[in-house]
Amino acid sequence: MAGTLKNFRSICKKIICIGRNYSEHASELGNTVPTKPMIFMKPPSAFVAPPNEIQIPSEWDELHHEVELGVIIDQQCRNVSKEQAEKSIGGYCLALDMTGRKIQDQLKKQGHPWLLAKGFDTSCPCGDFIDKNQISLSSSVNIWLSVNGKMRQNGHTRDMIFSVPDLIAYISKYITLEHGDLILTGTPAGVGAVKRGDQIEAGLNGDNNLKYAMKINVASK
Ligand SMILES: CC(=O)CC(=O)C(=O)O
Ligand SMILES: [Mg+2]
Repeated sequence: MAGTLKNFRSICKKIICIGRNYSEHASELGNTVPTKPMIFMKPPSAFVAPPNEIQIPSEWDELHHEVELGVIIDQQCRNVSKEQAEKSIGGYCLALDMTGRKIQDQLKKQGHPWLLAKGFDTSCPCGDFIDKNQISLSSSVNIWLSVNGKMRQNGHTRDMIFSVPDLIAYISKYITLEHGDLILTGTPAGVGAVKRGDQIEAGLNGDNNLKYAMKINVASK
């Protein structure tokens, strides 16, 4: 079963995203720090992987970048404890939660869902599958992102408000998680704009000398 997770992008049924899971990021956007995980979704049509490019929808002028640790589910789970949650993890990936921030702000003011701002095509660039044995949940993973060679985000998963097992246990109370589903665990501080033609580089450094990096361009038209 685990082998097929290498193709998680083609088998994934749900991309579940966590918002405001790093207090510094919640504060930089003027949001309160949540007392329970804040959840939204992207459709699987949001996936993109290099050498394909991120497309800014034609009537928008920019997007915000958010680098995140992605968690890929192996075993189906429903209403699991934190201990069982750990067993349901099949692997990880480097993920970007590309966001139409201006449209998100308008939607928030109207009390409408964020789907357009977060779920447009190419809003979820992802790197390759990383086996679960390469990241220990007791360690902290460094996630970083630069735009045109300038570092914008450089955070550590130890600063997450809700840990990966907390998130899986919480989500699975309400939504059955299935083989291939992806959870984006929230972004650290430093989010900012990218424009057409920008070059994004992002990476993940873990224990056991794990180093993963990915370059992805924002389409120039
Ligand atoms: C305010 C947001 O867009 C929430 C989000 O996606 C996050 O990672 O935090
Ligand atoms: Mg995010």
